[in-house]
Parts: sequence; structure tokens; C-alpha cells
Amino acid sequence: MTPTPRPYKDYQDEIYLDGLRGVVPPYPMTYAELEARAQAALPPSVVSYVAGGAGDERTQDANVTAFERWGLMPRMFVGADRRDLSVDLFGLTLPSPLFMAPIGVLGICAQDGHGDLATARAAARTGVPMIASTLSADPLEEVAAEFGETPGFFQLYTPTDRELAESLVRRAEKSGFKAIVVTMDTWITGWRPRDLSTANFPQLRGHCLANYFSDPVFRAQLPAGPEQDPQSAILKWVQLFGNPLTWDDLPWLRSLTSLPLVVKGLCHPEDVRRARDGGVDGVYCPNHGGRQANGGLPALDVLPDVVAAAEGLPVLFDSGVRSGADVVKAVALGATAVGVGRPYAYGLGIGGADGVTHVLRSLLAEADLLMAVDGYPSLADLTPDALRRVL
Ligand SMILES: Cc1cc2nc3c(=O)[nH]c(=O)nc-3n(C[C@H](O)[C@H](O)[C@H](O)COP(=O)(O)O)c2cc1C
Ligand SMILES: O=C(O)C(=O)c1ccccc1
Repeated sequence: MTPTPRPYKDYQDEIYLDGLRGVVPPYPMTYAELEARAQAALPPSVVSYVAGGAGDERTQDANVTAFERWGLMPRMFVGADRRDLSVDLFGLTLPSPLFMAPIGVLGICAQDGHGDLATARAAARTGVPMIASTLSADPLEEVAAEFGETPGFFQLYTPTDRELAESLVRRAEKSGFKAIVVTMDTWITGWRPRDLSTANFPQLRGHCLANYFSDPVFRAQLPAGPEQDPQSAILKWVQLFGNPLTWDDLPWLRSLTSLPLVVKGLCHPEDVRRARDGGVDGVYCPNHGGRQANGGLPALDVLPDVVAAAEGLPVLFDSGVRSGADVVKAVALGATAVGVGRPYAYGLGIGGADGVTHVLRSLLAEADLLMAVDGYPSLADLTPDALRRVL
């Protein structure tokens, strides 16, 4: 079924109509306010985990400021009164290029600890796909059950135990996930001063192991069920978590599933070419929101070379996207689909599924209105030519 183009600008009309009725917008309308309100609402250790990045966070900050160096050229006499933001990805027609990047330990951003389920509900309401992290507080089957008509993707952190990896993928297939996204850049976590300051990172584990604890292959390796002996279960997970995969493992990864396979963390054109030759269906170019390696390039700056090396293969992008204008710019630089991480985690922090829905609808309304105002009625019109460098 092809979804009809959605007039995302309607969110603006809704807010103004509420205003006429005397309703004050319950949620913030700028990213700065969203961040401030979420950080005030969430416990300090959760804030350090979500907001923090690697080293002095220069790469994380540069991800955001990289967008300021590009400007969209306005075009007139276009008559862009109807916009089509839809995207074809892996045989699916998505209503927009926006998606939610995988966030591990997302549960703790919601007051009831079930942030993964709330996010999946927001996906169902908005049509914006969620890439569900391996590291979730609720089993992937329960997360998938909340997606409604919206497709969902499963992000795999490949454990060292191949049988366990296979079991996770089979479960994702059975639950109706539409693609497997394998993250390559986080088999070990980077140097994160904020997490080190609060020293709470290890405690987060208790809130993100539902997929392991519910897995028969994992459970078979434990002396007792994780319910009776959580300590041993967590230690087992630590042993199995990070697999420093090499190119030799790509044929095995490819053989794991007939679902579309996406590799996340590819920034070097040579890696993109090798992944393409290895039969992946899409490449995903982020730098993990600057959480893993400091001293690197802003993700947006590597995007054009990744797109060129992908030679027509879909390119998913994230890291630093904070506005609808950023989504438009990433598409113009060649991204097929554009993800946000922290913005929706903050939406969850201030208002659960409603908060996430607000963040997503705001991003989409802003992108849609920008395309209307600047005369770009469809994503196909957004090419690198539409952009100029800000001097
Ligand atoms: C709190 C947090 C947890 C994350 N956990 C995961 C994860 O489990 N798997 C993964 O592939 N990426 C993870 N990421 C990275 C995101 O998928 C994404 O690349 C990044 O957040 C994008 O940058 P942004 O936050 O600037 O939008 C995480 C990011 C954050 C902020
Ligand atoms: O924090 C992250 O970015 C992430 O991906 C992760 C990795 C291991 C454990 C928890 C989160």
C-alpha cells in the first residue's frame, strides 16, 4: 500500500488552532528548549548517558555545527503547494525520509521504564520508523507489537556467540522487523567523560538486557535463570557483548538473513565499497552521534563521499540532526533516509509517546514548510545543487 503524501505542515495549523482556543503548547518548540526541559526532567545520571559523548565532545558538537555551513537556495515560481516527502527504501514506501536511530537503554528515558514501547507507539502514530536497539528494556517481540502499520528495523549488536546472534535475528524476522541493521562502531564503548564522572554506565546494564534474558540460546548458557541470578546473567552478557568483527565475518553476517541488511558506522568510502561488494542492501553513515570517537570528522562532512561510493545503494544518515532544515540538507547531500537520536530520547523524557510524537511531527512540519517556502516540492528536487556553502 502506498501511503498518500502527508501534509506535515498540518501540525502548525493544529498548534495555532489550539492557541485560538487558549491552549498553550505543552511541549517546547525549539531544540534548545527541548534539551533544557528534558535535562531538567531526567535524573542526572541519565542525562550524562544520553547527552554525553566521547572526549571533550568536539566531534559531537561539530556534528551539529556542520549543518550551519550549508544553506538552501530558495526557488520561486515553483508552486510547491503540495509536497511529497515519501521515500522508497528496501521495497517499502516510507511517508518521509525521517527515522529514529537505535538508542540502547532507551527505557530509562521514560518515567515507567518502558521507553522502547512508548517510542514504538510514537512510530505507529507518525509513520516514522524506529530502529529498535538490541539493548532494550523490553523484548523485541513486545516492541514490534506496538509498531502498528509502521515498519520497524532491528539493530543488532553482534554478540561473540554466533548462535546467539542468529537467534536474535530469527526472533526479529519472526516479529515482523523489515531490516537488520548491524552496528560496527560500538563493539567497545569509547572514552566518555560524563559517564565516567557519574560512574553509572555499568548500572545501565540492568535496564537493557531484555533481549538477552528472553533468549533461549543465552539462557542455556547460564547457571540459573536471570530472574534468580541476575548477577551471573549480566556477567555472561559482558562476556558476549562486543564482537570486533572483520571483513572475514561479512559473508556470515550476510548469510544470517534474507531481510535487507544494513551496516551502520561506515564513514570511509573504501569501507562502503567493500560492504557493497559483500552484498549489503544499505549503508548507514553516522559517527554514533560523537559518542564513540572524538577527534573525528562531522558525519555530514563525510556523507557526500559515502553517497558516491555507495553507487546507488541506499544511504542512511544520522549524527547531529536537530531540525527539519537539517533533514532537508542531509537529503540534498544524498542521504536516502535521515535519523535522529537524542532529539526523540528527549521527547520521551518530557512526555513519553506524546513527547516523541511531538518531536517527530515538529521535525517533519519544519522540513515540509521549508520545502514549501523554498520551492522544493519533492525529495528528488533536493540535490547538492540546491545547497550553497555558507561563507
Ligand atoms: C543514548 C544513546 C544510546 C545509543 N545506543 C545505540 C545503540 O544501542 N545502537 C546503535 O547502533 N546506536 C546507538 N546510538 C547511536 C544512535 O543510533 C545515533 O547514531 C546517534 O544518536 C545520532 O546522533 P544524534 O544523537 O546526534 O542524533 C545511541 C545514541 C545515544 C544518544
Ligand atoms: O551508548 C551507546 O551509544 C551505545 O550504543 C551503548 C553501547 C553499549 C551499552 C549501552 C549503550
